[in-house]
Amino acid sequence: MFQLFRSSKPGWLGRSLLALSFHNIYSNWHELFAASTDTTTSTIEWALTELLRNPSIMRNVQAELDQVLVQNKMEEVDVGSLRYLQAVVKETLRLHPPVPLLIPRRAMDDTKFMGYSVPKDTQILVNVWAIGRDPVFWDDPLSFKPERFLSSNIDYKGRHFQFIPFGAGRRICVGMSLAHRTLHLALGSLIQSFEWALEDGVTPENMDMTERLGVALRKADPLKTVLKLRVGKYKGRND
Ligand code: HEM
Repeated sequence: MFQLFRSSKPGWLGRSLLALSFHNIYSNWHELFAASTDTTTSTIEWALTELLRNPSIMRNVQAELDQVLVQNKMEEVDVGSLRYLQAVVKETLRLHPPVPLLIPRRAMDDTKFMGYSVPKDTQILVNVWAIGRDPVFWDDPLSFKPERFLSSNIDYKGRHFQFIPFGAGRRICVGMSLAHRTLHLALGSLIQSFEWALEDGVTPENMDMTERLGVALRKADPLKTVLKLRVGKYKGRND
């Protein structure tokens, strides 16, 4: 979906080649499916990758889950109480936004912006990946530090332009609230249920962090891990 450009046909239905109106949602359902699954799974993979590279942060997430949930299985209603987990998801989206250039825009008129002249019909790409690593906005930008979000009110709802992994404005991601719930629930459940370890020979220092841009910006070398059930950490499944 994200590789398609908006068409120049007039009218709001014509403005997009994407699967957004009832008119075409059924013919493009596979693109909607890709937009939702690739972005979400890629974020979870990057989050686990960063947590395996930073074992003390992984321990902090586990400690918060054990403290807040006690022995109950994680549910959607718990997301709001898991502030550290929320910070981990934000920090992952800052460093690894699955849609790094948003969806291309087109200038509707000749425009002046920050001293630049932008002629009508110019195609504009917003480099969210670079903004998320810009030292003007972020202290120690290349380090994975969820704590930076604990003491700030920055969120990804399109109000803070230094952090817009879901875009902003009227074309902001329509799946954002679903993605918010899915990301936290899936990541939290995976960390609550399993001890995560790297394969033999792979260390936090030598993990491959190469990126590959497809439907979403993914890890080029898929994450391989060794899992062990966290016995006794919650009721019902693994006592
Ligand atoms: C981690 C998860 C996700 C991320 C980071 C993400 C990010 C984005 C971004 C950056 C855009 C473009 C916004 C812009 O250009 O301003 C977008 C558009 C879109 N997303 Fe998502 N997305 C995610 C999950 C989902 C899910 C779960 C769905 C559907 C269930 C979805 C459906 C869409 C659709 C339909 C659009 C096009 C909106 C439009 O052009 O009006 N996304 N997404």
